[in-house]
Amino acid sequence: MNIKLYNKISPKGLALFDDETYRFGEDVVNPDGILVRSAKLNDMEFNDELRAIVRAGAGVNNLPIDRCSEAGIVCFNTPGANANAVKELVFAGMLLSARPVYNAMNWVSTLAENDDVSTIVEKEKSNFVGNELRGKKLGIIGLGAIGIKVANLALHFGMEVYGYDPYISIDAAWQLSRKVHYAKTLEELYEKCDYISVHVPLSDKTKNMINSEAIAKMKDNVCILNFARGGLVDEKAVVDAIEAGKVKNYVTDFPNGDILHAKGVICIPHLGASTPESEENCAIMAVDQIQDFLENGNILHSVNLPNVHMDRSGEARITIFHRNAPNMIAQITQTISDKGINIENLINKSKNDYAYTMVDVNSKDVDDVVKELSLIDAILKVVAL
Ligand SMILES: NC(=O)c1ccc[n+]([C@@H]2O[C@H](COP(=O)([O-])OP(=O)(O)OC[C@H]3O[C@@H](n4cnc5c(N)ncnc54)[C@H](O)[C@@H]3O)[C@@H](O)[C@H]2O)c1
Ligand SMILES: O=C(O)[C@H](O)COP(=O)(O)O
Repeated sequence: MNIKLYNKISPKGLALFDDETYRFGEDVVNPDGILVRSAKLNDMEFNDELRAIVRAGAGVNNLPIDRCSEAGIVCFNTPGANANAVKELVFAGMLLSARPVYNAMNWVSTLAENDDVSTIVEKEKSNFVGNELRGKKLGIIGLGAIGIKVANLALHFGMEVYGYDPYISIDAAWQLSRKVHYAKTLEELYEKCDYISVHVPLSDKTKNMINSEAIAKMKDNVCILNFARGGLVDEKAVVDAIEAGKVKNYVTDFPNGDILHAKGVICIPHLGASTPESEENCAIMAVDQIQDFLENGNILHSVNLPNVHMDRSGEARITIFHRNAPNMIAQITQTISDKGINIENLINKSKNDYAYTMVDVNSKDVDDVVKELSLIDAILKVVAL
């Protein structure tokens, strides 16, 4: 099988590919699977053989999910695999806003070796006084893998923490410290917090969620941190609010030419997940997921289909990506039994508009049945394994 790689995928993960079965690299053509990080695949044309795209990381706004679903391509990510790395950098960002470390370091680097450095430092350090995080209020929008870790760590810094997430999962809620205040509305969070950190995916619903209206509801001198996606923040509104003295700093992992040199904006070059530990975690999860899918059809952490796992039985497995429409299972089982093939085991699960069925059968001779299933309206891809 051919795996096409985009971006730097950790060799620790790639080493898990069985080299008798897989060929991988940036130059691979007609891939069965793609491994990608932040490369934008939104406008890419996909080959018919392509069955899976795995985003080694969290954000999937660089994938054309709807188009993939219609082509029967399963899209995955690796939830939580880089959350710790991002959490730690968020605190670096908060500290850079609280204490003028960056300017202070720049200043000290202007001193000459033959200066009386220690005397000058003691004389001038009062120019670089900052604040402590302890006792300040932190608001977190989005209590997923990263938001929860940021919330829990902030408590250890002695911060008072407010979290907002109307869609919080049960798993996530269990991991969140009971000391985190649960904000029922964004307004509550905006009114109270000195630091506001955004940890939601970028979508049509969340685009520009931090805009001039939101900023107007925030406390004066607030610091906004964005380690999620640039598009979540109306940058012009933030830059204007910094100029007007309303916002102290905008710390962002997503710089661009418009904000690079703007006053009060602290730019980090998208380093949230850039640690060997997180790159390895993401790559290992991604390779495990794609292998189990390509070889067994099992799905774990897909963004367009539900988790589906079935232990193998019978002689062959038929995997079917289809629309979530009535009468699908009846049509699938009828087509298989019309060929005199017995079904050993079957699983069917759906997610929103799409569904996935795996059928283990007692014959290896399934080419004809695969062809017939492919002709059924509402079936998007059929693969025998
Ligand atoms: N800077 C980086 O390098 C880096 C690394 C990883 C992730 N990210 C970004 O951070 C985002 C979050 O990552 P994660 O791993 O925590 O994802 P996650 O899926 O675990 O968590 C996202 C959370 O946001 C919540 N949410 C969705 N819409 C919301 C809304 N309108 N208001 C409030 N909450 C909402 C969801 O319920 C979920 O709990 C990713 O989508 C990605 O864009 C950036
Ligand atoms: O969504 C993510 O996982 C991050 O933005 C990390 O992106 P990267 O894999 O390109 O570092």
